[in-house]
Amino acid sequence: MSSNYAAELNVALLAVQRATQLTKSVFHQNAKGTLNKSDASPVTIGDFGAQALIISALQANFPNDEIVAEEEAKDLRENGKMKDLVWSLVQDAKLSDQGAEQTLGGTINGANKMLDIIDKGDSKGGSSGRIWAIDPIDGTKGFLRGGQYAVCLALMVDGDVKVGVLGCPNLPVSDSEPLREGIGADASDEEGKFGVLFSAVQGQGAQSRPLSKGGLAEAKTINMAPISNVSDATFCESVEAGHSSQGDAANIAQKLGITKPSVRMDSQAKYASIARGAGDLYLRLPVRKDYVEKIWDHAAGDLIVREAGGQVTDVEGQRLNFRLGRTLKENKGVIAAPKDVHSHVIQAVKEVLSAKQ
Ligand SMILES: Nc1ncnc2c1ncn2[C@@H]1O[C@H](COP(=O)(O)O)[C@@H](OP(=O)(O)O)[C@H]1O
Ligand SMILES: [Mg+2]
Ligand SMILES: [Mg+2]
Ligand SMILES: [Mg+2]
Repeated sequence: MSSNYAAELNVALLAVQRATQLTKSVFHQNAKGTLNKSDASPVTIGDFGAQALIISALQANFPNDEIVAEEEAKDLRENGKMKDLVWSLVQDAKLSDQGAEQTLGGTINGANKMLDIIDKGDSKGGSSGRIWAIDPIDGTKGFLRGGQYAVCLALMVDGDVKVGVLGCPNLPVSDSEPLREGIGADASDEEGKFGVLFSAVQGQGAQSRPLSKGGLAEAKTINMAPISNVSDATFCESVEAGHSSQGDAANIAQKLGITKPSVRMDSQAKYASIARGAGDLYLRLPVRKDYVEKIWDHAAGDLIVREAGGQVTDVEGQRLNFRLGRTLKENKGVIAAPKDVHSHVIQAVKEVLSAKQ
C-alpha cells in the first residue's frame, strides 16, 4: 500500500462527506430518535447511521484495518423501531456522484447486517497496526441544539495519527469568516455558504473544501493565523460547562492579557476553526479529575491543527498519546495554539491550575 495515504484520504473524505449529509437530513427531521446512554450523554439515529456508513466504507476498502468507534448497536438491537429508522436513513444516504458511491463500496446487505457493521467499531485500539477512530457525531448536544457538530474520522498507524478528516456542516465555507458564536443549522440552509470538510495527512499540510452532495469539491490549503502577541488572541472553548472549565479558561486568558471574549462552540469544529485561522487558541480544561478523554474526540483535530502550523498538548504540555487504547488515559485536557506561542500559553495554564490546588 502506498505511503502517502492518498487512497486512505480519498475514502475518508468521501465517507465523512456522505455521513455528514446523513446527519444533516436527520437534523431536518422533527424526531431525532434521541436516547440517553449509560453515562447520561445523548445519542441519536444520526450518530448510529453515520457510524454504519463510515464503517461500511472502511470495510469495503481496507478490510484488515481495526476500528475504534464511539457507538455500539446494543440500543438498536433492543428497539426495533429505532433500528428501522436508522436503516431507512442509511439506505437513503447516497452521494449523487456514481464514482464516489462506487468507491464507498455499495449498499449494506440488510438492517441486521447494519447492526453488525456498527459493532465493528469495538477495537481496543493500541500502539500497533492500522486503526481508524470514528466519532460519528461529535458534539451531539450541539447537533440537538442546532449548533456546531462534526463527523470525525482519523487513521492511526502504530499509534501515530496519519490521516484526519472532519465534516463540519455548520461552519462557514470561507476560511476568512471571523469566528463567532451562534452560527448553526439555521445559517447552514444558505445554499453554498456553509458546510466544510477539513483534512490533513501527516507531513502534507491541512486543507479545507466545501462539503458537497456528490464528488469532492476542490481543496485549499489552510494555515493557522500568524500571531505576534498572544494578548490579541481569540480563544475557543466548549459550550458545555461540564466538558471544560470555563472559569479556569477565563483566568488563563486574563493571565495572557487576552481581552476578547471566548467563542464557545461544540465539537472538533474548534480544532478546525483555529487550524484555518478563524481563531487562535483552543482551551479544554478538565472539570472532573476522573474524566478520561476519548481518542475519537481528538485524533482528527490534533493532526489538522499540527499540520496547519499548531501544537496540541494536554494541560501539562505533553503531546496527546493515542497509543494507549480507546482513551487518552495519560493526558488531561487539551491546549492547542500556534507553535510559537504554545509554550507561553502552557506556562499560564500551569500557573492557573497549580494555584487552585
Ligand atoms: N466531563 C467531560 N469532560 C470532557 N469531555 C466530555 C465530558 N463528558 C463528555 N465529554 C465529551 O465531550 C465531547 C464534546 O466536546 P465539546 O464539549 O468540545 O463539544 C463529547 O463528544 P460526543 O458529543 O461525541 O459524545 C464527549 O465525548
Ligand atoms: Mg457521545
Ligand atoms: Mg465526541
Ligand atoms: Mg459522538
